[in-house]
Amino acid sequence: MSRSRPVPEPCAQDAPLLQATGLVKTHYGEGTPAHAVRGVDLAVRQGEFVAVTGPSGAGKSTLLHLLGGLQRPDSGSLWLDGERTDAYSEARWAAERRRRIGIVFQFFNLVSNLSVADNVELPALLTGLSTRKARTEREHLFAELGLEGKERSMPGELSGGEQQRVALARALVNHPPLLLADEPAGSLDSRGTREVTRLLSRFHQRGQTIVLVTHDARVASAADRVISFFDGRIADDAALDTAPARGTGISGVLELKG
Ligand SMILES: Nc1ncnc2c1ncn2[C@@H]1O[C@H](COP(=O)(O)OP(=O)(O)OP(=O)(O)O)[C@@H](O)[C@H]1O
Repeated sequence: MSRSRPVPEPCAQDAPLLQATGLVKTHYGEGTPAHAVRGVDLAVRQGEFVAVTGPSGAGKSTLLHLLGGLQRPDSGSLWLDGERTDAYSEARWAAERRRRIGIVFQFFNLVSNLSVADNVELPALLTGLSTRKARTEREHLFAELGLEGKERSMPGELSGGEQQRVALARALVNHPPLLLADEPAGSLDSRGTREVTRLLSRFHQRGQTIVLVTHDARVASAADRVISFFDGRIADDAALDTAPARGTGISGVLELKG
């Protein structure tokens, strides 16, 4: 039986940062259709750190792709900050992602023929920041993420952990309200996993809303809410009692416990 939280009707005032109702997505490949997401209701409030866990093939990545507009649902709706996204064009989604949704992937997805500094500054320039401001933003993030001195490196010259930190900087350079991460430590060793988990926790403590997909319990333990995903559905949705309520994430914890 599904134990997902009841999702209130979206309304513009006091709307969750992200809200999904009845999301369904089936992949039609060569063989049998894969019913990856079979009806998901979900609300994520500002400041929450949500980990989506579950077995391989459960549909976690598909769900994350739906939440970021990288894939379209077959049915169901998605609201960003109270605004319905159903009618967004691809161009509109791309613009919204640049401004409002940072995304980190398992394999970094950096542009291999651009320096790591350019990888991070490019999305800032695309939102209209001046060259100087984009550079300043990038410099702050590089200092924060321990990437100083790596500016001119090409992605392929960095370790996996360093590349993921660059990807994190790129995702955050426009200060998006929402950060989505798909197995951010999935291709990292233990040290890289600890590092990226610590950084995500740090950004969350400052109020960053995060939704990540992971099969790694070490990464999930940094979240203050864990959703167990099974066979395309939310099987469980719970605040972690052991996690201290941090930043604005406390609202999500109190909401569940109250
Ligand atoms: N582009 C695609 N075309 C066809 N089938 C797909 C596609 N993407 C995912 N699937 C299928 O949809 C189902 C859910 O896949 P998804 O990657 O969302 O699960 P997951 O829980 O993220 O798995 P993993 O942890 O292994 O990444 C699987 O059966 C998968 O094979």
